[in-house]
Order: sequence, then C-alpha cells, then structure tokens
Amino acid sequence: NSQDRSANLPPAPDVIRAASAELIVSDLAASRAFYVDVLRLVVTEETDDAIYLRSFEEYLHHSLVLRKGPVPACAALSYRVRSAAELDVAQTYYQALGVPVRRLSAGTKRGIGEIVAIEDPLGFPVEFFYDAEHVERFTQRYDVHGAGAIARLDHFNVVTPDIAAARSYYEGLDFKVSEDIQDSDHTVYAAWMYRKATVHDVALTGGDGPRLHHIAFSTNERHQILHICDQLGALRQSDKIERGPGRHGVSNAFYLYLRDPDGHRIEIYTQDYYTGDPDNPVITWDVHDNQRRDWWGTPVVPSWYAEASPVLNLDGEVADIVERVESSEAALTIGADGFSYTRRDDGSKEGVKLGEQV
Ligand SMILES: O=C1C=CC(S(=O)(=O)O)=CC1(O)O
Ligand SMILES: [Fe+2]
Repeated sequence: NSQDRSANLPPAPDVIRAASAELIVSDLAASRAFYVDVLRLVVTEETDDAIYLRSFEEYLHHSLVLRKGPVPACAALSYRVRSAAELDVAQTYYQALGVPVRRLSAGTKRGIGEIVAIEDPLGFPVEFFYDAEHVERFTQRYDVHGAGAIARLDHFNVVTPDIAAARSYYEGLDFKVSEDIQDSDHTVYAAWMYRKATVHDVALTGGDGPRLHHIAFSTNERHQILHICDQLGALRQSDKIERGPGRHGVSNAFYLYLRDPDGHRIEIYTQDYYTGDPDNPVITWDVHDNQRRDWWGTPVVPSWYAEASPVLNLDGEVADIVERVESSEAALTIGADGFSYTRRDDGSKEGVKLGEQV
C-alpha cells in the first residue's frame, strides 16, 4: 500500500502551491485577445512564440505561459517548492519513482530558475521550481485591474483514470484531501487535494487521461466573475462560456468555466474556504447528489465531463491516453432522471428539478 511504498522512498519535495502552467496554443494573437484583452491578465514578457502572463497578485514572473505550437495541449503544470534545496529532493524522489526526470538550468524557461521537470506517475508534465524573477505585484494597481480582476492562479484540475492511485500519489507528496465524490460502493469519481490552505491545488477528475481538465484562476469577489460574463456578452463572445456562472457544491466556490480559442478550459473561481488546520474535516459527496457539482442543482453540461486538453511528454509529444475502467460520473448522472436527487429521503419525487434537459 502507499504507506509501504512511501516507507521505501526517499523524502518527497516540499510543495508550496500550484504556481503556473504552460499551454500550447495554435494562434498566439487570438489567445492574447482572450487572456489579455478579455481576462486582463498582465503581460510580463512576450516573444514571437510565447507570452508570459501573470494575475494581479502574482509577483513571480508568470502564472501562465502561452506558447505557439501545432497541437493545442498542456506542456507543463508547475508547482513551487519551499526552497532551491527542494529541487535536489525532487530529483532524487522522482528518480526513485522511476519516471522521466530532467534538470533544466536557470533561464531555460524565462523568469524561472532551475527546474526539475518530470512526467509524473499519472502521465502529466510537471515542473518543480523555486527561484523566479520578481516583478511588480499589481495587488493595488486598481488603475489597470478592470472590473473582472483575476487575483491569482488557484488550481489545476486533471483527468486521470484511477482516482485512488492518483490520490495515493499525491498523498505521497503530503497533499491532503479536502473533498471527494463517491458512490455507495466507494468508487471514487473525483477528489480535491491541497498544499496551500484552501480547498485544492489539484483536483483529480475520473476519466480517460492524462488530460488537463482546466486551470483555475481566482477573483476576490463574485461580481468580478459576473462582469466577465457581461463583458463576453458585450463582445458577442458568450460562446466562450461553457458552464456557469454558479455556486459549486464541492468547494462552495462561485464559478465560471470558459473555453479559450483552442478549447482549453479556464475556470474563474472565488470564495472557497480555509483548510489550514491539521484536522480539517474531509467532505464526501454522494455521486447521485444533484447539488454536489452545482449547489443550485443546475445541470453539468456534457462537454464539461467529456472534453479536456491533451498533455505533452518531456519530448513534446502528445501523451497516450489510458481509458478509465471504473464507471463514469457522466453516465451515472447526465440525462439519468431519478438517478440524481435533491432531497435524499423525504419521499418526494427523488429527481432533478423540472426542466432538466441534459
Ligand atoms: O474547482 C472545482 C471545485 C468544485 C467543482 S464541482 O463541479 O463542484 O465538483 C469543480 C472544480 O474541480 O472545478
Ligand atoms: Fe476547478
């Protein structure tokens, strides 16, 4: 089991937070129009083939790299570790795990120091870094924020076939579970895990993977999310809105899911909760509870379950997909009236609210 396995492993790196991501995009100008003109992320630096963006509270060089390439995909999910010394720990740990590991010298990625780049046991391209160029923190630059100000990168959501194995891997990195979704047979459909004291740095979504489900940025207030919706309406780009706005059951966050010009999913998210005490209670949701993914019972659109971005390996090739063996949440709850409930045992017609069409 994971205790036995971890007993024979060297120490794991001390991860502080999900810090940045790199997405391959087919049209840099179109992506720039979405992430800069609409979402108002700050351009730290840009070259002919890449744009380095940051959210307003970020003082490290970037929160997101958009890199021009032929196949839209996720090229890296980057975690910051607590010190430069943790890079040696990471290199030793992942070499012991027997996965591909590369040590990249400082400056290989603009604004970032040395990087330990791996293909993690779930098949994702993950980077660990500490040193990074400090740039102006725009926390109080209200002169440039705009009404939809995005404060920080909050989490990665990854699609992976075996949630129990993924949970065990992340527990090996001392991530804790805040919430999960199970059925009465204890099949796990999704789990949320954290290092920073919020609901998650990484969400594990059961499905064929490795694929990136989304990257989430947080705002400080709900009205900023509503402004982004109104702004997209005014730009006649409401088709960028895939799901929401709404209130999550899991995490309690107010949410909006957008699809960028290449179909990469971006969540804008606010008001989850503090998880920093050692005895933070885990919340387990029933996969048939119709308020688990939307607290108001609004249906989850099928594309939200079905679609996700491919990921690249360390050689820049698209990673092979492994099919999920256990049952699919979408198959259980989409269009399956009567299999979901709003009130579990009150004898009323157990089912979803009137008008559910999916
Ligand atoms: O960040 C998240 C928090 C909650 C949810 S859910 O749809 O409420 O399960 C999805 C999510 O993983 O994007
Ligand atoms: Fe999310």
